[in-house]
Amino acid sequence: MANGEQVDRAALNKFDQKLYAPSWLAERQVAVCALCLACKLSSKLQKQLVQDTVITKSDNSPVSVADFAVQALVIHWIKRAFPNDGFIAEEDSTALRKDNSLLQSVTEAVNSVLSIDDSLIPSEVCDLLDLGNRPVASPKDRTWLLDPIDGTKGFLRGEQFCTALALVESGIVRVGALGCPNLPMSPTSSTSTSGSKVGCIFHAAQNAGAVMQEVERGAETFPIHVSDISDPAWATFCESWEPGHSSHELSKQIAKILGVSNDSIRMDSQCKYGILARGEASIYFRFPREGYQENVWDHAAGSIIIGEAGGMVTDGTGQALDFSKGRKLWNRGGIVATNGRLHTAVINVVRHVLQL
Ligand SMILES: Nc1ncnc2c1ncn2[C@@H]1O[C@H](COP(=O)(O)O)[C@@H](OP(=O)(O)O)[C@H]1O
Ligand SMILES: [Mg+2]
Repeated sequence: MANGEQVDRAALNKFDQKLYAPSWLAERQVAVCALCLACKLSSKLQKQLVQDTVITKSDNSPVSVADFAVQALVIHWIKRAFPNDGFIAEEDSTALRKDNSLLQSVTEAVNSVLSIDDSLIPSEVCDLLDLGNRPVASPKDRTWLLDPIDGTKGFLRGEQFCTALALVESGIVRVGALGCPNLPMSPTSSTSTSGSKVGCIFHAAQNAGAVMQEVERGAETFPIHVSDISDPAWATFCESWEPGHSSHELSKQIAKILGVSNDSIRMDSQCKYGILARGEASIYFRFPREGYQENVWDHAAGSIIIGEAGGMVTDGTGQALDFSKGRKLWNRGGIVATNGRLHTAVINVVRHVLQL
């Protein structure tokens, strides 16, 4: 009986949390509006992309007009709605302040999706970019984590990329949204994809579930849920397109031990979290080379979307990810996301193979 009481109380607590938790409706709406504009801008720039607008950052990853323009645009949009909020974002204005022609291109790009009354001047673009320099989403703050173009390599190849946005409040991710302009609304493997609309936004808020919608303000939302597979043999896993970002060999080895026989889905960016959240894949493996430290903006939005769609995201040891410790994410043994049901089995194999 005592056990029964405990179970009831746990269920009641969960119910209470849902009933009294803030819905984050305004934040979610503003985030979706910002991502609709971001998708419009990034799609346009991907089509126009000229290789000579690509410069090299100190970490040697390619960065384009789109990275700067989308960051300035999204921060502008969020800041206007929530003036006291702070930001942790990937880019800053250093390169633009040294290159007037790049700054002009970025300013023109941002203004191309804003109304004339709302247009920005170059110095405002630089200032907006630099608002993204917060060192930590501390428990006292509300901080938006932003990756303007996640999957830059996919963007440059004309393939998948996304804009990722998450709100951390009191050290916890409360809202997450992924704008994926090139991802079809239907499963990418489905035979009906040809007729499917391309471009989707995934979004979620704590205790409010996860949804997917077309890239359009006020579009109908469809609740999404992870797959209900409980036997790894039936699972499909996804991983980075780039073997330099996540070891394909290691995922293959782990998948083999788990008995997974389906081919992996290789895809750039946090779109992978989107396809896992809607049940198209059941496992996401990320095993970077030793010493690589992940960025908080590369996983925060995806994590809440997976959690709210019924799945789980942890590091390779099964530890929850903590987005409140700085711009870098502390983790051991890479990052593993699953539909939840498979998590323990997958983590056991990862720990065994990596000797964690
Ligand atoms: N050597 C490396 N190992 C793992 N991840 C890396 C990496 N170099 C860059 N990345 C990260 O991988 C992200 C892309 O992930 P994916 O391979 O899943 O598309 C990049 O995001 P950006 O494209 O925003 O820079 C970057 O943060
Ligand atoms: Mg990224």
